[in-house]
Amino acid sequence: MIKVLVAGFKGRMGTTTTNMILENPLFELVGVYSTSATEKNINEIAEYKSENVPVFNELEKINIKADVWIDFTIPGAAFENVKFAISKHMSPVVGTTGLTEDNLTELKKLSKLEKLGGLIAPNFGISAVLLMQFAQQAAKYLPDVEIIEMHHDKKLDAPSGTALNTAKLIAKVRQPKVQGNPNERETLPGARGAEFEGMRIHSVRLPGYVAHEQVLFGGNGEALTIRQDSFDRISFMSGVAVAVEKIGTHEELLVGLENLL
Ligand SMILES: NC(=O)C1=CN([C@@H]2O[C@H](COP(=O)(O)OP(=O)(O)OC[C@H]3O[C@@H](n4cnc5c(N)ncnc54)[C@H](O)[C@@H]3O)[C@@H](O)[C@H]2O)C=CC1
Ligand SMILES: O=C(O)C1=N[C@H](C(=O)O)C[C@H](O)C1
Repeated sequence: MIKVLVAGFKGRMGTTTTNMILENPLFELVGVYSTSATEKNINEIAEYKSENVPVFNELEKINIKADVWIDFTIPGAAFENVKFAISKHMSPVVGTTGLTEDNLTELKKLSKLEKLGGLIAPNFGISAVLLMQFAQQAAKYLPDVEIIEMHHDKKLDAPSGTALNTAKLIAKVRQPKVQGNPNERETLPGARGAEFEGMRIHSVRLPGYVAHEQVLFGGNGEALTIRQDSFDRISFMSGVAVAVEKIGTHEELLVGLENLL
C-alpha cells in the first residue's frame, strides 16, 4: 500500500482528497496536516470516527513517514511544505497554486539531489489537461487569444494556476504579438484584464461556480472557443489518484499531469 499524508486536509480540496485516499484500497492515510487543526487524531471528527490517523498542525512536528505528500493548501504555504516533504523523502503531489518559476527551479533541484519523484499539477482534471493541450495546438494557427477563467468566490489567487499555465503553454508555440488596438486605452482600470506575453486573462469569481475556463481564439471572419467545466471537486480525484500511484516510479519533479498519463 502507498502511504499518504494530506496537507490542507480540512479545506475544500483536502476534504475530497482525504475521502478519496481513505476509500482507495491501494492507499493508506498515515497522517493529515493543517495549520488550522485543533484535533490530535482524525477520529475526533465525527465523519472519521472509525479511522486512526494522526493530525499535525505544525510542520516541524510531523514525525511520521509517508511515501507521498499531497498538498492542497494555500499559495504562499506550498513552497515551504514541499521543501519539507522532499527533505523527508516524501514524494510531493501538489495541486496548490501560486508557486513561482524560482520556486519551481529550486524544488526541481532539491528533488534531483534527493532522486525523488514529484508532481506539481496546475489542474488534476482531465478536461482541463485536454483544454490546455488543445489550446496550445490551436494557437499555432490562431495566435490571437484571450482566456477567461471562472471560479468560486472563495478562491485566493487570480489568475488561476490553470489559466496562467494555459497562457505559458500558448506562449511557447505562438509568435510573440501584442493583441488588440495598439492605441487602446482603459477608461476603467483593469477593463482589459491581466496581461501575459500579449495575451489577456480575465478572472471571474462567483458563488455557485467551481472551476471553469474558456480559451477564445479569433481569426479572419472566424472564431474558436474551447471550454472546460469542473462542476464538482470529484473531477480532480482520478488525476490525484493516478499521480499517487505512479509518482514513486520517477526520480524528478514533473510539472503537469500530462507527464503521467
Ligand atoms: N491542481 C488542481 O487540480 C486544483 C488546485 N486547487 C488549488 O488547491 C489549493 C487549495 O484549494 P481549496 O481546497 O479550495 O482551498 P481551501 O482554502 O478550502 O483549503 C486550504 C486549507 O489549507 C489549510 N492551510 C493553510 N495554510 C496551511 C499550511 N501552511 N499548511 C497546511 N495547511 C494549511 C487551511 O487551513 C485550509 O483548510 C488552492 O491553491 C487551489 O487553487 C484547487 C482545486 C484543484
Ligand atoms: O482554486 C480552485 O478551485 C482551483 N484552482 C486551480 C487553479 O488555480 O487553476 C485548479 C482549478 O482551477 C480549481
